[in-house]
Amino acid sequence: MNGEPAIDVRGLTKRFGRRTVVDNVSIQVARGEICGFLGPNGSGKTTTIRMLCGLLEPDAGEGRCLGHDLLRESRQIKLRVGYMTQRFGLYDDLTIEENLDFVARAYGMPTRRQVVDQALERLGLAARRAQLAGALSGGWKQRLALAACMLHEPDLLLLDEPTAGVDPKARRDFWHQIHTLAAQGLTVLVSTHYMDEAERCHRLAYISYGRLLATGTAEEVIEQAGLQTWELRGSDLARAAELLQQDGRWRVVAFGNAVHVSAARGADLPQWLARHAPQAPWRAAAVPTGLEDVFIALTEHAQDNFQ
Ligand SMILES: Nc1ncnc2c1ncn2[C@@H]1O[C@H](COP(=O)(O)OP(=O)(O)OP(=O)(O)O)[C@@H](O)[C@H]1O
Repeated sequence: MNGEPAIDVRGLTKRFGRRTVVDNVSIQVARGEICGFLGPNGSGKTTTIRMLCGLLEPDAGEGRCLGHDLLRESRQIKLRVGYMTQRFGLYDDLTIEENLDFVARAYGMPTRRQVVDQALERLGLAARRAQLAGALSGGWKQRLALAACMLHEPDLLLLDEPTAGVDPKARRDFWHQIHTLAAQGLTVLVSTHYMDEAERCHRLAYISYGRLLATGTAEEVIEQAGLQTWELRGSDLARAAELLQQDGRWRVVAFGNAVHVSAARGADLPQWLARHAPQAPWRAAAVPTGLEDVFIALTEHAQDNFQ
């Protein structure tokens, strides 16, 4: 497939009944790139991922995945893709080894024993091979699931919220592994709700209500949003948030002991406060706009349009 992107799809659309849950989505991901797929619950990430790996047929759209036609060559795509589903997709009542062996059988691997042994060694689970998968902690289950979807050495990994419910250390180890794999040429599309994980991706795609609202590097996504942000400090910030939300231009997000207030470039928060709350004990300082500020603004805006 040479210089061709690993994922190159246009106009992907999926309807369930009368609802369009993925609406005209186009995504390109280069080989070796880690693309973060973000968006609120129910925005269409899993449905898009399932169309990309040939598990779900799109109602409209076209393109190629790993050089194969998305509509006509879904079998070839499935063989070269590793898909880690949102919930632990392995069997709790099989041992670690049996789970890996089951996956190796499903791919019809001739060197099954060897592949499973190597995976157990790599995972550091060789001594615990006979332990039931259901007895593993969340972090170890996630490692096992990743090892299982890497057994057949895929060229593209589709990871659906792989680190949900996993502690920070396990998440950091996981991302280290993902970057190592990407450096070896593996392409990764990973859905996540964590902003720190979004920042670890080479590129981002943000979807809301089935529509792709932003794509690019984190810096590009922030720049395209055209927002400016202030950090507001002082007492009684709940009242500040309430007051600001009455005026549709401000997006307000609590950040520890401060609130972040974002608006389209050109708005002037200190001026607005001087006019609407001259006696209030709040100090506004301009801060760089972060990804979370952008995604909240994008989602609220999409919701306005939807309603
Ligand atoms: N098989 C199905 N039949 C009907 N509706 C479905 C089906 N699968 C998904 N949906 C709906 O499509 C919408 C998008 O779901 P999807 O799982 O793709 O979202 P998501 O972005 O992955 O959400 P989350 O972040 O919560 O995992 C949701 O409203 C969901 O209820």
